[in-house]
Amino acid sequence: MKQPLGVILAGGQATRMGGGDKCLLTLGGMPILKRVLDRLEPQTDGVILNANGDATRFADYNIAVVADSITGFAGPLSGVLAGLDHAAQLGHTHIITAAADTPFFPCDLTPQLLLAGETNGLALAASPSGRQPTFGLWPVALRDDLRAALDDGLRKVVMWTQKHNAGTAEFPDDAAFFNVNTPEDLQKAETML
Ligand SMILES: Nc1nc2c(ncn2[C@@H]2O[C@H](COP(=O)(O)OP(=O)(O)OP(=O)(O)O)[C@@H](O)[C@H]2O)c(=O)[nH]1
Repeated sequence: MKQPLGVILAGGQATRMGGGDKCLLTLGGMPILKRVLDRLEPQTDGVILNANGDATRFADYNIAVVADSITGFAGPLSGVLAGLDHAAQLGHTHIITAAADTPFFPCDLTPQLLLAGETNGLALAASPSGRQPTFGLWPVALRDDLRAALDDGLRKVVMWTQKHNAGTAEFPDDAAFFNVNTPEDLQKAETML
């Protein structure tokens, strides 16, 4: 059986950053996307990027880019679905997602999610402050259910994962999930390096 495909979620609108791609901002002299890619690649069997709009802006990264199929910015679940559809074409049974704006996520994300998802192949990461809905293990087998839920208007990640009894992978450190949403967050991330 193939190991999970890694899917970096970068399909949002970055309104709090003033638009554009948060992941192409530089942190410590390196684009955040490169940091996320370097962290996810050793943990997965290949990595793709979920992003919307013209994909040529990611040409330097030599990575397949998949856009949302649900129109109108339906939130991270829309990126999960795009990742699952691509994973199905490649013959993977699962994907692991990581948000493109979260440069310090755990290096043991995949093994902990696989452990937490042993029962039904679905798990979310969590830290002391709560669930981390963009860091998860997702089974390709549920993609039609997810598509139907999105078509019905569901947007909240946890509502869907709870319905399917997702496991939880507990991580001890909130800082690992620090995400860069605003210019101030970017400054803070510089101090965290
Ligand atoms: N594919 C996809 N991903 C999304 C969408 N909205 C948010 N995301 C992703 O979900 C994660 C968390 O997103 P947020 O920080 O809540 O939203 P954002 O668009 O990045 O930023 P804000 O507009 O400032 O809230 C990021 O990895 C986003 O790229 C969407 O409509 N489609």
